[in-house]
Amino acid sequence: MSTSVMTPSYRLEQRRRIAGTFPGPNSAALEARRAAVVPKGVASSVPVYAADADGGIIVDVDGNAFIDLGSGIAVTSVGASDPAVVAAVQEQVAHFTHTCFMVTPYEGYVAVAERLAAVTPGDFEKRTVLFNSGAEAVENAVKIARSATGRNAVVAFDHAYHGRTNLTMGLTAKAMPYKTGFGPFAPEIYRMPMSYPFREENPNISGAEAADRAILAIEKQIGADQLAALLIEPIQGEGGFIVPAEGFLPRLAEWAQANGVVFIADEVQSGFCRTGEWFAVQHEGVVPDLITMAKGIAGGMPLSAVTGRAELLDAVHPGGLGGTYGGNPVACAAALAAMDTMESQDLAGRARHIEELVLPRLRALAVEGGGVGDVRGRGAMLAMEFVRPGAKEPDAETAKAVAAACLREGVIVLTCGTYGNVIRLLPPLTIGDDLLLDALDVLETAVLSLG
Ligand SMILES: Cc1ncc(COP(=O)(O)O)c(CNCCCC(=O)O)c1O
Repeated sequence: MSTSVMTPSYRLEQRRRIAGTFPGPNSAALEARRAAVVPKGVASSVPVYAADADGGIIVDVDGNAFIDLGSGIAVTSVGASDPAVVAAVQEQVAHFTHTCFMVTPYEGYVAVAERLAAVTPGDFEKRTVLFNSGAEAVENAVKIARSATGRNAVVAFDHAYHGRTNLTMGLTAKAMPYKTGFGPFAPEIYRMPMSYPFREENPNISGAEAADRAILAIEKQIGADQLAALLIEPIQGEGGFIVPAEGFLPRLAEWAQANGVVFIADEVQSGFCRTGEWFAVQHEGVVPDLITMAKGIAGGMPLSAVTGRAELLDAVHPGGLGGTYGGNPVACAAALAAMDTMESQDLAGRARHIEELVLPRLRALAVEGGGVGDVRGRGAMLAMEFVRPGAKEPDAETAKAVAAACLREGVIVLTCGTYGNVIRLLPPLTIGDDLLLDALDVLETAVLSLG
């Protein structure tokens, strides 16, 4: 039983408030301005514009207050204006915004690398390189693995999501909206079967057996001696919050190590206390060779990282890793403060507390023959998969209708999944219990009336 019950003080009132209909006039005016200058390819799921945010609340430009169960897609785990992060950013930005670490380096980058060496799993010598986005971290983790092994092939999994750059689109499984029309994609990427317990043909297949299924395919389609890296999300995010069967990840990691294949855990969405541990791989004691991180790392400031075995990262020739903004000093200051908050407020324990509060109530909605086919997740990374009642046929329409009903009541929830039929919950880990339970009441009402 976690002891981490959130009772902090907040800058904004922690209460949802919808003043009439939305979007209000100020959001409508901004939407008109946006239409004249921002392409439709950039989509937004909430039809209002943010004016302020704190704790579990986002206030729009017309004064409506929404409960945020999305955290800007698993980013603002410490809240969108954590006082420690705000103070650190203000202090740093008043001195310098940028010098480029490849030109004139600065302590913040080194301090973040020291911190990540300490908080990531693995009691070996580590190195860290910093970037700006999750996709950039994944791109570079693959570069490092290829440089260190001299091999080219990379394995990714069904339902995977790794980014929107050319290589990471190739690593991502879902075509629309991420890949359609943007090819050709990079070569030497191979897709393997995932452990997806809810959708396995054989419901009794163990995690180790599912891993052996992928390993056999790797050995027949690629050859272990050709494989530079095996890349996997410990809990798949955009693909549908898929928690692999127990034993799947350890078996893959064991095989990778035995065959000189770099095991890369993509913890961009599952990292930084989100699942009840600092990193999701820790639930099964898996120690990756490389970990890609972003989102929750810096309290909302753009920062990403690759941390891992020194011998792998040091295999890259001098000047082989970098980028103009990588490890921006303001983002580094934010990251150090955000990780302080994660430690001082025991946000991993908080995530476990959120799971204890929420998961039983979601499971109660998954009645036999109903529209909620599966409930899954860890910590504050929880999901419901919607299906046609009594079947497993994905029901994306109901998932979207539930999200829309929640929004009308002032609660922001996100959907995801290969089939678009998953409602995911990603509250800030600093959300108060009362606000979270209010949002859960709204979600339950929506599911019971629509599901
Ligand atoms: C596991 C995992 N790896 C990599 C990434 C990519 O991180 P970037 O910071 O969006 O590049 C993600 C980003 N997930 C949200 C994408 C939202 C969207 O673009 O529609 C992830 O979840």
